[in-house]
Amino acid sequence: MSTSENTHEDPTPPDVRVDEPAPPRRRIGTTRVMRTYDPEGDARKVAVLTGALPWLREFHGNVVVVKYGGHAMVDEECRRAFAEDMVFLRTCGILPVVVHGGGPQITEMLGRLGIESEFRGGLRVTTDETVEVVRMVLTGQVTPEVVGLVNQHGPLAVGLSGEDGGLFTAERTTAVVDGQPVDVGRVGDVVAVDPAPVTALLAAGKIPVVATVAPDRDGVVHNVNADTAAAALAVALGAVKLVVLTDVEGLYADWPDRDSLVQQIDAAELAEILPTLDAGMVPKMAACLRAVEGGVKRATVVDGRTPHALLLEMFTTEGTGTMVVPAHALDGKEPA
Ligand SMILES: Nc1ncnc2c1ncn2[C@@H]1O[C@H](COP(=O)(O)OP(=O)(O)O)[C@@H](O)[C@H]1O
Ligand SMILES: CC(=O)N[C@@H](CCC(=O)OP(=O)(O)O)C(=O)O
Repeated sequence: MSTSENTHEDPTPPDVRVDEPAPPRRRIGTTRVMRTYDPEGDARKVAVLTGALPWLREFHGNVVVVKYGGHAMVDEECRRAFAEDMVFLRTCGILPVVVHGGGPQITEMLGRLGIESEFRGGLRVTTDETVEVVRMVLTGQVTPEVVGLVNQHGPLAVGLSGEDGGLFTAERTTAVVDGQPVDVGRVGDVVAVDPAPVTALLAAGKIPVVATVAPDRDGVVHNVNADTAAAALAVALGAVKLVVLTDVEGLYADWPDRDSLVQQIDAAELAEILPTLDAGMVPKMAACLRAVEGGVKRATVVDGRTPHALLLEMFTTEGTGTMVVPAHALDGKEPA
């Protein structure tokens, strides 16, 4: 059917049909520009864009800390999507700060050196020898990789660690197993944050990318879990949101029952179930709790294996993953 025959029975303007040779229309140079007539698709796109508006308003000019877990870094497509998401946020006038992990990468390097990895309560048992490898892998391998990914889009990302400019001060900590404190060696908690090195980068329009080794008050370097460090930094920066990218859809109330994914949980309830959680989830959910109790409005655990899950989480009201909100603030995913 030609476009001219079509005019009486189909209200579609003839100049936007593509299933027939298109009549001459707009030209850029010598290239004919055509588009598909797809009102439903267009309406969906418009709904997505207008639906994002309250969230753009909510986040604009504010800091969002993104914890980029080592397990979320392994797939090439997801790595590219992560970098695009960071640049997307920055371009929207949001201030993303990346805190990266690297657990699997550290484990691999330790394995190559013939050192076995052991975790207790989600934290790596860290000897003096291990901490040197942790520092080397995080600052010498993972930070430059993450910086390089983002900088494929322009010179935006700058790497630094908890040792730089007094960013973090650590204090030796223990893991908690069955409610009991357990020694894990040179593992630290962040007890002080000087956000100045990060805020200076933000003021310069950069995306800080933070590795989480940190000195104690005597300058002795400690291995700090990246979830823990991300929470401490989010609080110190007055971040509006903490997003934790990992390798699972979110928190399962009854792990590993896949029907028990928690969409939203408040700080009071999370504090109650925290002691019952399994290894890897303990530092992660403790970090979300710490962030929210420290004034961050929302902390969300998101599946980093799904490309652009972060955008879906940040710019839709339904979101994705598990969101932790302050005590007694369920249904908190409404923009201010
Ligand atoms: N209740 C739970 N809900 C979801 N995941 C859980 C739970 N308990 C244990 N896990 C495990 O925790 C893992 C995430 O922790 P971890 O491997 O340390 O992630 P990351 O490297 O991103 O910090 C999940 O892949 C899952 O195997
Ligand atoms: C004390 C402790 O466990 N430190 C972590 C630091 C890296 C990290 O947290 O990486 P992910 O976020 O990828 O798990 C470790 O040594 O594996």
